[in-house]
Amino acid sequence: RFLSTLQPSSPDSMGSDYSSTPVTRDTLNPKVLNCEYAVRGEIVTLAQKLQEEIKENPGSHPFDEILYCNIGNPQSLAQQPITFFREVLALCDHPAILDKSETQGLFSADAIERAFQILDQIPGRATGAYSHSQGIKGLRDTIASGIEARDGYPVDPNDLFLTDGASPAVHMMMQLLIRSENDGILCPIPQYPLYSASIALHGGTLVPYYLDEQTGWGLEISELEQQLKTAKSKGIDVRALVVINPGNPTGQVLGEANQREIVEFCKREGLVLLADEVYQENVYVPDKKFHSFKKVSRSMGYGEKDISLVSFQSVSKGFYGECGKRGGYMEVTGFSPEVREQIYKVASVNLCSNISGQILASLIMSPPKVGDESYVSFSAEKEGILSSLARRAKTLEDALNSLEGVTCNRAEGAMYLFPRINLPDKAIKAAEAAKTAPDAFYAKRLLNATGIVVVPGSGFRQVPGTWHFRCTILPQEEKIPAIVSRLTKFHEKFMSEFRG
Ligand SMILES: Cc1ncc(COP(=O)(O)O)c(CN[C@@H]2CONC2=O)c1O
Repeated sequence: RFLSTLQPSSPDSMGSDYSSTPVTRDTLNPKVLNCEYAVRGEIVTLAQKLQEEIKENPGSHPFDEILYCNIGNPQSLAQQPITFFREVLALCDHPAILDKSETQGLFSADAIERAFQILDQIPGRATGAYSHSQGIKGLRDTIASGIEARDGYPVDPNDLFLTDGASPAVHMMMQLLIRSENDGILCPIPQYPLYSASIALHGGTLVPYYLDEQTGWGLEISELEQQLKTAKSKGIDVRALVVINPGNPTGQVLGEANQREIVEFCKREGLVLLADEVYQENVYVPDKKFHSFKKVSRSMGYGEKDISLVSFQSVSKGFYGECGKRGGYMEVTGFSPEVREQIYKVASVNLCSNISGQILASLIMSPPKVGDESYVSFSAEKEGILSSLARRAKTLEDALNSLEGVTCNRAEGAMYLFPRINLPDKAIKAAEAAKTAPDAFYAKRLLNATGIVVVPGSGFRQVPGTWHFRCTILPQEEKIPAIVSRLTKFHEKFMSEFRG
């Protein structure tokens, strides 16, 4: 609203000496105070403090480095970027070298050709210019072709919104769907806390549905139906269902039949399906395969008029791990033109996403093909990273399952293990005395003893009375044995201290 439309509130507001409210924690937006994001929470802050102490005073702790297993940030742990992607980015950002003869010797021919192609799609051939608010049209055409090649169903480039990673796309959808705390969003528990944080920031209500740890984090339709019924009985207008597939923190990959049930459920209940598919390239087990919800819904004969579906993708995961480049998109389908206009308006307020991220999003969805000069080296890099991730997942999963009182479902996909720890009562009581959740108590003790940083399960929510932690599978392969031995030694010591 505008000040000019407001009437003076009271006689003494004319020139009185009232002052603005001082900015304190208590006078901040309560929606911000209600928001939490555990992936970079208290344990990480402590880890950064310890890191400073080790640097200033070597030998001050029983470890010589901090091993960050709290965040899915591969390149911070020495994973190398994909050569072809970086060649194209470099050439697009400095087109002056494209015509130089030396460039031919330094860059692959297909990277040079791709850079020319991309620059021709950018108005002014300048990666420093604002683009269309949904992203450069030519790049959206490329991404659309990539999705079509993946799924076998048509994609309209105008359904694509290129964003600075999947996070802002999720925030945008929450901003559009949540009118008040009476609006609910069905979210998996355990969940990636972007969702609980975004729902809190936008003043909505998180409606939980519990994944079943006993069945490998299965998503039961009966649980969805029960939670929807309960929410409605409390007057909550449930608007959307979030599915993270492959799952974070749980690592499960949904079966196609289960996905069909989920699509039916959303269609029947009139829910927007928010499909978070940022780990679509991260599947490690031979008996599971990634199917997009777009493909599943279209294979059921459901189109624009049958279901509202928003699919999220990111350049931060997969084998590329380009978290810092901030690239991604959402494919928005099944909304009326009037709704689409509002989505566009919200996107336009931020003008556009960064161009490097847009270029990267087009590269991950349309990488080198058979016959391209870079295809062999690209494929070798890709397979090298994915097969190493699969080995690390298995090694850590086996190590965790060998610990007393620990059970850990296999990481079928994504980048995490989410073991359950059955803590002795004495440990639970010690945590209560320390005024901290039992799994946070364990994670803090682990950090202080070994330098290993994990995120307590309470940061992802979990079945009440169960305790977990999330550990990434990202430390470089040669560091995994040290992590296993440090963790095992710590766990044995912890359990003997607190065993009944
Ligand atoms: C399921 C899921 N969706 C979206 C995002 C956001 O990705 P962008 O980088 O594209 O915004 C993440 C990031 N994963 C966080 C970051 O690292 N560890 C995590 O759990 C994620 O795990």
